[in-house]
Amino acid sequence: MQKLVIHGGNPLCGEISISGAKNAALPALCASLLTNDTLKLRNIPDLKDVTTMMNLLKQMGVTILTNDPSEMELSAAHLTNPTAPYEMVKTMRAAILVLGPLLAHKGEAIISLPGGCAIGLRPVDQHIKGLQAMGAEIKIEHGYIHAKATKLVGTRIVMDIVTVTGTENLMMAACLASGLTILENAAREPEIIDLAQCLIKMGANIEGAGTDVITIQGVEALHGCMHDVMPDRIETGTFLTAVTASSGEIHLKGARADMLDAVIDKLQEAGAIINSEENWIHLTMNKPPKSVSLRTAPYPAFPTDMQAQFMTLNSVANGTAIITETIFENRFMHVQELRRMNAEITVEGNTAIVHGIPKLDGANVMATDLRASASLVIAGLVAQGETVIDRIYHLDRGYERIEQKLVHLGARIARIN
Ligand SMILES: CC(=O)N[C@H]1[C@@H](OP(=O)(O)OP(=O)(O)OC[C@H]2O[C@@H](n3ccc(=O)[nH]c3=O)[C@H](O)[C@@H]2O)O[C@H](CO)[C@@H](O)[C@@H]1O
Ligand SMILES: C=C(OP(=O)(O)O)C(=O)O
Repeated sequence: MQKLVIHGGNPLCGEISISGAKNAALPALCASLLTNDTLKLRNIPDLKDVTTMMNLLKQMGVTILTNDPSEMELSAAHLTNPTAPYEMVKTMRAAILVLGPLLAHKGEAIISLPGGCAIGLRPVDQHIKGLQAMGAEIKIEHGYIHAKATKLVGTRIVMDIVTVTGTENLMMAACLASGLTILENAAREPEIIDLAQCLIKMGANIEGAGTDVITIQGVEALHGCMHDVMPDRIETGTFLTAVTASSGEIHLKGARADMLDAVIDKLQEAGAIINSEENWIHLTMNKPPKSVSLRTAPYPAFPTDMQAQFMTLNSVANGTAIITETIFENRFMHVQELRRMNAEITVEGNTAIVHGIPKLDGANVMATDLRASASLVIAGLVAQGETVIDRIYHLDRGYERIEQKLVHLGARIARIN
């Protein structure tokens, strides 16, 4: 199993490019299932989850041409097998996103209940409830969702909970349903807008993406298009947080500040100087960080996918921070690993209290999920001495060439077998 070895203490300085967003690329890949034409996608990040999704689509019969890892042409014209087997979806939550498109376009889907980061129970009841409201017959047997529908029918769906992939799945399914679908209490994440833009280029009739009411007037068929996947706001936030914690200066090309307001506000509160324009962000940090309290919530509030990285920032900040996680019930697994590095964190229910200390101590730690891994990388970068991070396959699900990017910024980090 591969590990990362980090020698902490170097400030991070330099310029890197932000990759395409994992959480936008994965739904866009699934949108290929909605048409018999070719969907061309650009700015696809080279990540484990993308490879898993490509393999999943290929075994269904989707043909995928790739000249460059960041560009793909997908065609579902000869789909043979509307099944997502357990072995292929157990590591990836986004696999559930094949359900809506398969059902809407092919009338059938057999999908293993998905895995992904072990950060909570993560049921898919809202996806199922929405598709049932559109007329699908759905049974769950032996860990598989068996769904059938001759033709989905548009309807009004009020989601009980704000769900990102739930909104994406129902929005994709509704594109080919007959009549009007109204999704209420929809998620407002930028990745939903990105997917809607791709679907609209494919001929879908969607209004309101980015608000909590999305209306979709179904069409007979969708066609191919070319779509550029949006930049990864969580990768962007992770690098900005790493530099705020470790001092230095970073210029992020291809990054979008308008999608990161809540994170940028907190980094400024911690002491970072941040400038940005449409497609870059520049951050300078020349003093020890101040503690910043936060509460995660659906977009546009502070993202749960940045909570772990801010836990590390607060571990080395001046003062005490209170971090409340409201989205996932088990997303503090990085705390016990940060404590191995002497971080002073106590957890009470869904709240962590972090007393900042001047320096963490390098240690052997274990990555438990994707963003927990990122928090440990930042911890290693600011710690005294050597940190060895085990189980970094979690990191490879969501960060493209992370150690090359960090080495370019002056970090002492290497991957070992
Ligand atoms: C591939 C992808 O885009 N992953 C992101 C997506 O995950 P994902 O779409 O899985 O997260 P959701 O927005 O669905 O989950 C939000 C909350 O709703 C609950 N829930 C969700 C669906 C459902 O049917 N029933 C239910 O109870 C979940 O357990 C969780 O407590 O949004 C999360 C919240 O921003 C991010 O952390 C993930 O990075
Ligand atoms: C939780 C995440 O991923 P997933 O939903 O794919 O498990 C994440 O990207 O932080």
